[in-house]
Amino acid sequence: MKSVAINGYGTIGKRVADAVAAQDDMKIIGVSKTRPNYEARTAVEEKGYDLYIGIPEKEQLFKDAGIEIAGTVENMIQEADVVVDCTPGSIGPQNLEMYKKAGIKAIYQGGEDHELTGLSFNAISNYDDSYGADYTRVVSCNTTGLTRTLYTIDKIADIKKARAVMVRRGSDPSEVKKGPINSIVPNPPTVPSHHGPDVKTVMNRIDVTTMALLVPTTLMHQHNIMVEINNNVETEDIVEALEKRSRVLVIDASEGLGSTAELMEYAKELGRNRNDLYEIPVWRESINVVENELFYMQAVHQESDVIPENIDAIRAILEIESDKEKSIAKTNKSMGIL
Ligand SMILES: NC(=O)C1=CN([C@@H]2O[C@H](COP(=O)(O)OP(=O)(O)OC[C@H]3O[C@@H](n4cnc5c(N)ncnc54)[C@H](O)[C@@H]3O)[C@@H](O)[C@H]2O)C=CC1
Ligand SMILES: O=C(OP(=O)(O)O)[C@H](O)COP(=O)(O)O
Repeated sequence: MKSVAINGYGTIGKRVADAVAAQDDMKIIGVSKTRPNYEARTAVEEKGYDLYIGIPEKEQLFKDAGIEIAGTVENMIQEADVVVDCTPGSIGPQNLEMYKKAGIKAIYQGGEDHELTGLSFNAISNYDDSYGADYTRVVSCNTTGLTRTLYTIDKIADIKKARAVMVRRGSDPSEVKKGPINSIVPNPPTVPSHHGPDVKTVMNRIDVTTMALLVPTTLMHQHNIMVEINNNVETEDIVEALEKRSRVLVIDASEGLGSTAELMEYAKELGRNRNDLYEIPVWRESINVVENELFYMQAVHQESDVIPENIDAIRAILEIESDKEKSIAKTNKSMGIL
């Protein structure tokens, strides 16, 4: 069975670790932390993962905290077939040197630039491109959300161009030092934001331009999308296509799901690990075709939508499964994805 190392055990890394542990065709070698905090302790004591340290000089801090470590990140990657790098954006380039030296394949996250790997990944739009590759990058949470719905719509409507206004959460729920707490911040203040160009790294044929702002919420991102289409399709056709696509949920505001807060409550109702909502919810009421234009609104649970994509990226890069639909179905089943 192929083995996976997780470098960086924060918001994304701990979720990828649990998702890998839920698969029957891959196993975890270990996870890494730089600080002996509660996540490090739970990784070892509750989850039973072997813990490796990202900064060897900090070994004594882990010893003082009574947290057992199995070695350094360099030791960890010697044992694995692939490393999923979940360190904060921009640490990637220095890690790539280490991965190259160890001769290990690597999967990065959306905080890194596409240029780092020259290859980016979304399961439904370009799984095959990363098949057998040495390095790839799972695109960011927002880019993943845009790609899932635009890819689906393009298949039936032939998109001429897409424009989106992205309302981004100010920080993740545990990030007490980030904001804003009382402001709306154009972010970036320049247009386009990185999301449009980023979609093109996994779905080259679509013309997508985006602008983004930050708001004082931690729960989810929200997208407002306008699409010019070439084909003559009706609103119902779009609804049907989105309903059929896995990892996308057409939800009804009228059923009490009219906000990101209620969507997060819905994830709790579903009994999800960490209350995660891996699917992209699209509000049924917002889907509207007017002549050659389609409008819709969706949300993105930033902490979790990329997790199943990482599992599929592991299957692609390690050549565990050549059929993207089979990989997607297997991942979905193991994680209870609708
Ligand atoms: N949080 C989010 O909403 C999303 C984040 N991403 C991307 O995922 C990546 C990781 O982000 P998060 O999980 O949010 O970050 P995080 O800050 O929650 O976790 C990063 C982890 O890496 C560890 N770390 C820091 N420096 C390290 C080093 N030099 N070597 C090894 N480990 C180190 C930290 O201790 C921490 O455990 C970034 O590229 C980010 O842009 C992608 C989608 C959504
Ligand atoms: O990938 C994300 O957002 P993005 O697609 O807007 O860059 C994640 O929500 C992380 O964003 P952050 O860079 O604000 O931590």
